[in-house]
Amino acid sequence: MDGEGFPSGRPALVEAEDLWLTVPARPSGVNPKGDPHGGQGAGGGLDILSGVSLRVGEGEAVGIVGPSGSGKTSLLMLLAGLERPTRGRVRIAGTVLGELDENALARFRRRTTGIVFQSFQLIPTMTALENVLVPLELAGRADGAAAATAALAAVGLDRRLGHLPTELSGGEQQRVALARAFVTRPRLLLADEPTGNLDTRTGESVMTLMFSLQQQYGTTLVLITHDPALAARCDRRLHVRDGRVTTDHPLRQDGP
Ligand SMILES: Nc1ncnc2c1ncn2[C@@H]1O[C@H](COP(=O)(O)OP(=O)(O)OP(=O)(O)O)[C@@H](O)[C@H]1O
Repeated sequence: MDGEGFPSGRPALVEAEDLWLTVPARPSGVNPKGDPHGGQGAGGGLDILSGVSLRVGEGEAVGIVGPSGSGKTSLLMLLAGLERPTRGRVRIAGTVLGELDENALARFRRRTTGIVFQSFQLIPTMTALENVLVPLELAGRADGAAAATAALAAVGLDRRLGHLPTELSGGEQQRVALARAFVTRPRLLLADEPTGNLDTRTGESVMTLMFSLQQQYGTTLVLITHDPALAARCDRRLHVRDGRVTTDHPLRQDGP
C-alpha cells in the first residue's frame, strides 16, 4: 500500500485494510439498537463490518454516511483503537494498532487521536477548564492550565472556564468537547454525529468552528453524520451500508 496515490495527493494518515467485526449472533441482554442488520458470519456470528478498507490522507476531511445500524460507529471505534477488529488491520500514522498492548494503545490514542461524540461526554462534576485539562494531565503536560485556557478561548469560551456542563448550553458543551479534543493537537479527529443533539443553527456554528480548527491545525478528520450538508463540507464522502463501504465520492474534486 505504501506510496499509493490519493485523490488529494496527500500521504495516508489512516489506513484500514479488510476490517471485519463479528459479534456473537445472540449477545446476552437486550441489544439497545434493536435488530442488527448485519449478515451471518462464519460460525453463526453476526458480521457488523464485512471487509472494510479505507485510506484517509493527512489533513483530509472524510464524511461517513449511511443508514442507522450500518456500522459507522463500529468503524469509528476500530479507527480509535477502542475496539479491536475480528480480522484486518488498522494503521494510523504508520503504527499498526493491533500490534500494541492495551497500555501502549491508550498512550498512542492520547497522543494521536481526539474524539468528539454526539452526547458531548463531558465529566459532569468538572468545570469546562477541568474537562479540557484531563487529556493534558494524562499526557503529563506541565503547561496544562495555560494550554486548556487557550483551547477554550479558541472556541470562544474564555468566559466560561469555571462553569459546570449543566451550566452550559448544548452548543457550549460541544465546544468544550472540541477544545478538549483539540487541546493536545491530535493528528486525527474522529467525530460521531457531533451535531446530533444540537438544533440546526447551533450545529452549524459548532461545525464551522470544528472545520476551521481542523484546517488551521491540519488535522485529519473522520466525521460520521446523517446531515448531507455536513458531509458535503468534507473533502470526500464514504457511504457505509450493511457493514461495507459502498461508495467513495470525492466531493471537492467534482466541484459543486
Ligand atoms: N457489541 C455488539 N454486540 C452486538 N451487536 C452490536 C455490537 N456493536 C454494534 N452492534 C450492532 O451492529 C450494528 C451496527 O452498529 P453501529 O452503531 O456501528 O451502527 P451505526 O451505523 O453507527 O448506526 P447509527 O447511525 O444508528 O448510530 C447495529 O445493528 C448494532 O446493533
